[in-house]
Amino acid sequence: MAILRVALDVPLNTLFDYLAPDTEITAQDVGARVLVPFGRNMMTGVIMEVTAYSSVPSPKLKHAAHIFRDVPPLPEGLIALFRFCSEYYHHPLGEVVMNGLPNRLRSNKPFTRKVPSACQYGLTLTGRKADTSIIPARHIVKHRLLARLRESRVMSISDAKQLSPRAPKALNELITLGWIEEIPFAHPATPVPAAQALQIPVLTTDQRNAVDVIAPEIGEFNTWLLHGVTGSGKTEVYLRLISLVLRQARQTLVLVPEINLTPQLEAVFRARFPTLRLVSLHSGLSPSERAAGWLQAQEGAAEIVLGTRLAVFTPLPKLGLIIVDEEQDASFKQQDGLRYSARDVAIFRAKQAGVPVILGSATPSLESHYNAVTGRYLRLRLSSRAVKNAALPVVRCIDTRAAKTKESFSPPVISALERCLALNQQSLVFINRRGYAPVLLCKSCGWAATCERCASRLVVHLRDKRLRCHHCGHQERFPNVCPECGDQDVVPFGHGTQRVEAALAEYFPGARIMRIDRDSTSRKDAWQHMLRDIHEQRVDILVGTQILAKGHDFPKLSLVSILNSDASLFSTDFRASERLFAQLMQVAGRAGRAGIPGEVLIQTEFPDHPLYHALRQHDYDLLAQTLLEERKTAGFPPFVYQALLRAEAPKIDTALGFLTSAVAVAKALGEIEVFDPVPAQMARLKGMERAYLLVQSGSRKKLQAFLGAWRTKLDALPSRKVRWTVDVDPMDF
Ligand SMILES: Nc1ncnc2c1ncn2[C@@H]1O[C@H](COP(=O)(O)OP(=O)(O)OP(=O)(O)O)[C@@H](O)[C@H]1O
Ligand SMILES: [Zn+2]
Repeated sequence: MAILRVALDVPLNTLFDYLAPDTEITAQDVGARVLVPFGRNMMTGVIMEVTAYSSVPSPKLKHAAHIFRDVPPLPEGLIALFRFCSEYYHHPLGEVVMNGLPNRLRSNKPFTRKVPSACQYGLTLTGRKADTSIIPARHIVKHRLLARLRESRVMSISDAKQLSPRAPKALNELITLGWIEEIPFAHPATPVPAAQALQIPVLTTDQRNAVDVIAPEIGEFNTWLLHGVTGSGKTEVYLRLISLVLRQARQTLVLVPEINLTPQLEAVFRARFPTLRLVSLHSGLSPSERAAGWLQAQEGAAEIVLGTRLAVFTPLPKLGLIIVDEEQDASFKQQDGLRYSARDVAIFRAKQAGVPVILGSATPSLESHYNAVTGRYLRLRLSSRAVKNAALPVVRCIDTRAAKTKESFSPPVISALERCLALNQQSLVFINRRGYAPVLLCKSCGWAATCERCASRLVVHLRDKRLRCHHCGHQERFPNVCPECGDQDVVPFGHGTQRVEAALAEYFPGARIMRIDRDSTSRKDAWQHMLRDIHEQRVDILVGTQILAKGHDFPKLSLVSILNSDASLFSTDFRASERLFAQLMQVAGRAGRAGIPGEVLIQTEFPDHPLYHALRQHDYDLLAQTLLEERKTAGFPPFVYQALLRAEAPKIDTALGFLTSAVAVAKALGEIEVFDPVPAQMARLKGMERAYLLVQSGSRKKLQAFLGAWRTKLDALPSRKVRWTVDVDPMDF
C-alpha cells in the first residue's frame, strides 16, 4: 500500500508517514490536503510525497483518514518554493507549508465554495466590438444590459436586476454568446483619481527607457531595481509592463508593504484595465474571502494578485512578472514564526519561474543598492518627477535650538501651515508615534507607567483615558495618583499623533484636521473613506505616522512638516540611519507631486547632520555611499551575512544558558564568526525574557552550511522551558 509523506503544522523538522486511506493514490495527489490522526487529535496536512516504503515499522504506521479533493492540489512550483523557504530559513517544512495556506484550507473540514456575492459582469472583447443590431429589438433587457455596460464597463448582479428582473437570464444568454463575461471580483469603493481614469500619459524619457529596456526581457529572470525619485511615476512603468504580461495571458504578482496601499493601487489598476481580474490578498480579509482569492489565483483566473507579504505564497500557474513596490520596507520581513523576507522569497520565486522581478523604490535598501552596484541587479533610474512642472520639494531644516517649539510646533512651521491653509492646499504633519503621549510620568518621584509584561513604557491614549502597550496590546486605566508616591501630579510626557492633532486644533480652529495612524484606520473601511476625503479635498491638514509616509499620491498636498525624528539619529541599531533616511525621503516625497511647488520642513536640533544634509540635496547616492563605507569598516551587511539564534524563556538566565551551550556547539563546527549571547533590545515581551546570539560570515554559502549543521545539534540540546528559533537575514535585534 502506498505511503504518504505528510507536512504537518508542528515544530519538528520532518515529514510524517501514513498509510494511504484508499488504493487510488497517484503522484497526482502530491500537494493535496489530507486529514490524519496525530497524537490524540486529527490534523490537516499536505501530502508532499507518495512512496512505497517507510522507515517507520509497519505496525506503527497509521492510516490517513481522508484526502481532500475539494480543491486542486498545490502545484509543484509552490511546493518547491516551500522547500526552499524551509531550507533557507532553517524552519520546519510542515510549518512553512501550513503557514503558506489560507486559514480556511488549514481546517479539518472540506472547503465549500460560496458563490461570490460581489460577482461582476463586463463586456468581452467580442462584446465590445459586436454589432448589437443583430439582437432582435424586442429583447429589450439584453439591449439595456449592453448599453449600460458600454457606459459603465462593469456591473454587479444587483445593478443588473435593477434594470429588469429578467436580467439574470439575459446575462446568461449573453455569456453563452461570448459577449459578456463574469468577473468574480469585488470592485473597490475607492475613487479613481480622475486624470488616471481617463487618459494614458505619454511616458517621460526615463519611463520610456525603463519600459524599453525591460520589455524585451520580460520572458526571462532578472532582478531589476527600479530606482525612481518620489513621484517619478514608477506605477506607470509597472502598468506598461503588466499590460504586456496581460497580453500573454500570464499573471502578475504585486507586493506592497502595507495593507493601506492596496486600495489606491487596486483603483489605478482597474482604471487602466477595466475588465481586469484582480484579487487582493491581505490580512484584512475574512478567511473565506482570502481562500476564494487564493483559489482564483491557483486556477489562473486572477490576472493580478495584489497583496502584502503573505501573498508571496499564492499559487500562480501562469506567473509572468513579480513587482515588489517599496522594496526597502521592513514590513516585508515577517517577525515571528517563519521569519521570511517576502522580497527575497519573491526574487527566488521569479528565478524559479524564469520571470523578471522588479524592485521599485525611491530609497532602495542598502542591500539592493549594493547588489545593483556589483551588477547582480540591473538598475534603472527615474531621476525626475513625472508630472509636468512638478519638481522635488525644497527641503529645509528648522533649528529648534533657536526656533523654540510650543506643543511640538516651531513658529516657522506654524506660519508655513498658515500659508498653506490660506492657499487652500493640503499639508501633512508627520510624527512617528501614535497615541497622545509616549509616557505617563510622575513629576514628583519620576515614576513612569510601564507594561507589566514587556520592557516598555505604556503609551497614553487620552481620548479613551487608557494606557496601552504598543507591543503586546495590554491596556489599563489611567491612574489618578502616582502608584509609587501618591502624588497627583502625573502627566503625559512627550508627543504622539493625538496630542499633535489636539494642538493643531488649538492653533487652527477653522482647519479640517484628519489624524491617520493605526488607531484611526483600524475600523473596517475607515481608510477607504479617509482616502476619499483627502482626494476630494475635505481635509486641510493630515497628521500621520509612517502609514502616510510612502506610496500615496495626493495631488493637492504641498507642505510636509516633520516634527521630531532626531531620536533615531543616534540609535544603536546599525540600520537606524538607513531607515530614517528612507522614511524621511518618502514622507518628504508626498509634497508637490502635481505641479504645485512642494516644501518640506524638518524640525531638528542637528541641522548639520550628514543625513539631513543628504535629504536637503535629495542625494540618495551620497548617503548610501557613506553608509556602505561605514558598514564595510564595521563588518555589517551587506558585507556579511547574518543569522540570529533567538531564545525566550520565563527567566533570562534560562534563555542565556541555552544560548551559551549553543555557542559551544557553534564553535566546535568552526569557520564562522560567533558572538556572545546578549539580551534582546526589548528584553521582555509578553511576559517572556528574550535573548539572542549572532553568527555571521562573509559567505552566504558557508553560513547556510553552518546553519544546517548547527540546527541538527541544537535540536539535540536540552532546552526545557526555552523557545528558540533561527532568524536568517535578521532585520531587528
Ligand atoms: N508620464 C507621465 N506623465 C504625467 N504624469 C504622470 C506620468 N507618469 C506618472 N504620472 C503621474 O505622476 C504621479 C506620481 O506617480 P507615482 O505615484 O507612480 O510615483 P512613484 O514613482 O510611485 O512615487 P513614490 O515613490 O513617491 O510612490 C501620479 O499622479 C501619476 O499619475
Ligand atoms: Zn506589553
